[in-house]
Amino acid sequence: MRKIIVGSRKSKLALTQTNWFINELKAAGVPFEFEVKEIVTKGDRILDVQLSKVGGKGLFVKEIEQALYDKEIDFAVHSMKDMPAVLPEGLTIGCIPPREDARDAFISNGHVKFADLPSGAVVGTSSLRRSAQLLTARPDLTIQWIRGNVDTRLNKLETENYDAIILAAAGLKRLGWSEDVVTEYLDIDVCLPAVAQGSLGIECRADDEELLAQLAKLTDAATWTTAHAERTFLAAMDGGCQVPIAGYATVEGDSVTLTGLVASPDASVVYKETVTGTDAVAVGEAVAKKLTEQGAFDLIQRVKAEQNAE
Ligand SMILES: NCc1[nH]cc(CCC(=O)O)c1CC(=O)O
Repeated sequence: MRKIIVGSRKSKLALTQTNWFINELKAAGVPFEFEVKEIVTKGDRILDVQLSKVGGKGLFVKEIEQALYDKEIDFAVHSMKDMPAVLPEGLTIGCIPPREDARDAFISNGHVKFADLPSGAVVGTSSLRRSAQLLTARPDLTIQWIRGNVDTRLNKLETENYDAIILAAAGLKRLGWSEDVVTEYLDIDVCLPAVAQGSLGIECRADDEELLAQLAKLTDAATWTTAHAERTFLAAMDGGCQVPIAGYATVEGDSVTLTGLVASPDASVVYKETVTGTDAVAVGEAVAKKLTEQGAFDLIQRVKAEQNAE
């Protein structure tokens, strides 16, 4: 029986997601054995710098992709929102399992609701997307950068000077955190999620047909569609986590509806559009085109140039 080596970051969330997916494969009766190989990425090593300043999305995947090329591993389970919009030559997403909750979770000291935070309250997030949208709803808030894995951030809420923090609901749910840690789930209209937030992407070599045939069994059609609509939008806008950009799609019958958002970091400018259609890629491109016509693409290039000059 072929032994499949599965690459994973060492974080608790990465290992939980990896082991969850391996168990799904086993439950589906795939004829492989599995071994997990832990890989430390640049994103895991540099923890004291704002994410958008150390290179963005590629940070958590580069070493893993090298291990795929070198055949040290056969596949890796990524949080799809950490994956760059365009994959390098020779690698592919072999499976997209069902999406977890895509929303952002709001966690505050004393369980004060987002709308009830006192003026000037300090909210911890390292995401420009979250910060821009929180400031749109509540211009009076103070955003303070926070980094570290899920446990570290929850600890910092208690030990440091934050009134609240925002984390992806999906990470908390996959880690099995009790629902009562969460004060409330932010409405999609208040905080549009990151592209593919809550979705997993299984990355493998594009020529590994034996593995691809097995992985395909676990793809969820609706999640495949929403991920492709959202990632097409992200790629067309040339976005990453250096700019506030969000995209969230839903599927109903044969149609897919995608909302895309681009904002300036201070939230003084916000572009947001929704398109419905039957083809995921066409819908992703249509939202990008609408926003580009309004000036969103130019805004992204400007913000990136400023970030890189700092
Ligand atoms: N940016 C890191 C990251 N990548 C994926 C998740 C959560 C799981 C997911 O969105 O699928 C998180 C943590 C967070 O944003 O709170």
